[in-house]
Amino acid sequence: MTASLTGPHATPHIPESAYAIRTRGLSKSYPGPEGTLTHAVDGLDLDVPQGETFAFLGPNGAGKSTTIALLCALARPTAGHATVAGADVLARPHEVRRQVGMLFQHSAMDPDLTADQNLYIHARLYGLSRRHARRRATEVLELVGLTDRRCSPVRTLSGGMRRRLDIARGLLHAPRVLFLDEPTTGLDPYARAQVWEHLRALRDRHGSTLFVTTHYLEEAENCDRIAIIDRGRLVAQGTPVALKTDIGDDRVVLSTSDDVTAQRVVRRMAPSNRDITVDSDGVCLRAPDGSAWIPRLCAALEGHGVAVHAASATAPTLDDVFFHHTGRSLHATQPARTPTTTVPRATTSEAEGGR
Ligand SMILES: Nc1ncnc2c1ncn2[C@@H]1O[C@H](COP(=O)(O)OP(=O)(O)OP(=O)(O)O)[C@@H](O)[C@H]1O
Repeated sequence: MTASLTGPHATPHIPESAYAIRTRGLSKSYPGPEGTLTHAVDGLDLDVPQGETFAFLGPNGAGKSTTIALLCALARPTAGHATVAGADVLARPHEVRRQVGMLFQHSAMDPDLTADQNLYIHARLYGLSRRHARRRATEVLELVGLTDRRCSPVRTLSGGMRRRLDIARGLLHAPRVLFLDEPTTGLDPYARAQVWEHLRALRDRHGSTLFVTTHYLEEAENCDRIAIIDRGRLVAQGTPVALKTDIGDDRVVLSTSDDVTAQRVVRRMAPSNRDITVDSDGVCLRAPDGSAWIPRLCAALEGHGVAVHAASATAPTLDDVFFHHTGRSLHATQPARTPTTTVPRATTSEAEGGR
């Protein structure tokens, strides 16, 4: 457990009714191969106040989609409980489903019908009367900035517009909590920015709670708070700033004439509990107050005949936070920081100049 789960950055005390989502010990297991159990979600405690934009991050297979299915009352928990928009997912699943909107990775739109026709049909499926369905279709099209494309067949819309139309569909029944599973995957940066502009407007104008999974760092960075899940377990929860502050370490990178020798020299100088890695950027040390290390490391390397071409110290990024808690990069499809080699940790007696 990290400081971010229990320490000064934990959610401040607010009344139960102010939460859009609360879970305690929420768990879901599936039968695995040969009589084993897969713990897809394992004892999850989440607190999401109303009106918050909450990023839910985790490597592939971490349990994000299962959590969303549990919170939307589409799957039954094996243990624990959850309340969404004031309704218990086990005791009042219909009420939960009425209060939530969902945006899945794959669109449910008919490409040959217009934007408006698609929304009208979905509104009718939600049980809205003809008049109400027509009105809501018009309102949600306006909300996502697609009024001028209302009569366009969906197949003629750009990828970003289709995503916004999916969001509009999720809003038809005016849900209090909107779940968005990777809402911008596959979109270009401009379309992604537009989707987020509309999501932020939704939050600001209507106080909607947004629960979002994403593989894009900069999107998580702009959320109010973030939870990181790994192998079904919550490993961190807090604001982006708090999560970065909690891990503390800066990333010091030295590009040198001989990274192998440099790695050995840095290894001897760094505290014994630090991994010194070499990747395509050069030799990397993670340590607090990184800039203070640069002159000392450069002097030591010069003493060993190693030239330093470039040196930098950067504050932790969200990817560092993710890496710290899961051992992987947020870009889950890519291996973390490869190619990377690690020098075995020195014993205390080997370390010199450690702090
Ligand atoms: N219906 C199911 N039956 C058996 N195992 C399942 C089922 N659904 C999910 N799992 C397993 O539960 C774990 C969590 O899966 P889940 O889809 O929730 O992860 P995820 O974080 O959403 O992954 P991704 O980012 O790849 O979408 C995985 O090991 C997955 O194989």
